[in-house]
Amino acid sequence: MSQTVIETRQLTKDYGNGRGCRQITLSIGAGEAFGFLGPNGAGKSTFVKMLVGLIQPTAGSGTLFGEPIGSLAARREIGYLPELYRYQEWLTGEEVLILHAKLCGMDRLHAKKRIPQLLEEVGLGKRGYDRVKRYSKGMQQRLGLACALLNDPKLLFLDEPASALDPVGRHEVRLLLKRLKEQGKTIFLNSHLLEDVELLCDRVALLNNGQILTEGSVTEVLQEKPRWQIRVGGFAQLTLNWLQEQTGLQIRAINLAVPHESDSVWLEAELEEDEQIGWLNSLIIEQGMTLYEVKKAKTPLDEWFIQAVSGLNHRGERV
Ligand SMILES: Nc1ncnc2c1ncn2[C@@H]1O[C@H](COP(=O)(O)OP(=O)(O)OP(=O)(O)O)[C@@H](O)[C@H]1O
Repeated sequence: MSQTVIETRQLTKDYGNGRGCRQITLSIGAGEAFGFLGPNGAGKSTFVKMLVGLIQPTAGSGTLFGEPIGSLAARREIGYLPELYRYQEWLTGEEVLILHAKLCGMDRLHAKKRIPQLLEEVGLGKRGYDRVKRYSKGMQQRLGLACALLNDPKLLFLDEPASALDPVGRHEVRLLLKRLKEQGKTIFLNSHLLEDVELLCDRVALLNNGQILTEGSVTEVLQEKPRWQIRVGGFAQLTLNWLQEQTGLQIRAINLAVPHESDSVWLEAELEEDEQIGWLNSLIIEQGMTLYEVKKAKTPLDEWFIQAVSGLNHRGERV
């Protein structure tokens, strides 16, 4: 069992009129990427602000790495990209990072080495030496990411990290987050970009009107069987029928692009569990088809999100 990094019990913030978030109990392990989803005003930022110690809970409790939220020990290992960031526009990106390095007590020589690396990593590069007032929103967001990563935190809170980015920028940030996850960092992601959540996160929770409506792995939450796509050569309908009979699985040919001048075909199989894919592939090969590519199909989290929040008003309240 991995170390528990975030633990909350009945964590509540009441701004009055029922606004804020109520009785949130969550446990997130080391190395996990957790997606927090919800309509505008559902309470996502409020929850994160309590965890990083920016606001005091009204009730309940929480720990980060076993230390009470808000304490210096809990804050030491975290990086935070707020949703509404504003950096000193008269400074350069590099100077903003130097300021943040000083604020977190980082050694000057270490900061000097780390900052240019970070500017590259978040895709600012040489623009990191321009003044912030010349930055687009997307560049400011990249600078915010660099600030969040400055102290090489074990736990990252990212509130809508790609909201100001264009599709290329989003793709780059996605790759960066994937790399951070591979390095073993724990990531708590607030996002409206369901695709990002789906690609990165192990588990998701949907927040509605300040409360968790549902929580689990993306597959569990969608209550959907894992679907796999397999590109094969030497396809024959008879073989497909045989495979269906033998395995009892739903397998069908689908219309996905194949390489130019290839006579291959994509099949899609609905499995009971991911572990069956090796068995299915071995049967396909045994039947004389050539196996070219195998990939897991995307889960339609977007559809789930729309369904889950339909019938809610903009604050996530039932209408
Ligand atoms: N400082 C505050 N004082 C009073 N009410 C607040 C305060 N901050 C947030 N709220 C209210 O609490 C609710 C939750 O806000 P919060 O910003 O946490 O939602 P969110 O899910 O992050 O929304 P969004 O996706 O729009 O950022 C909203 O109704 C908001 O108006």
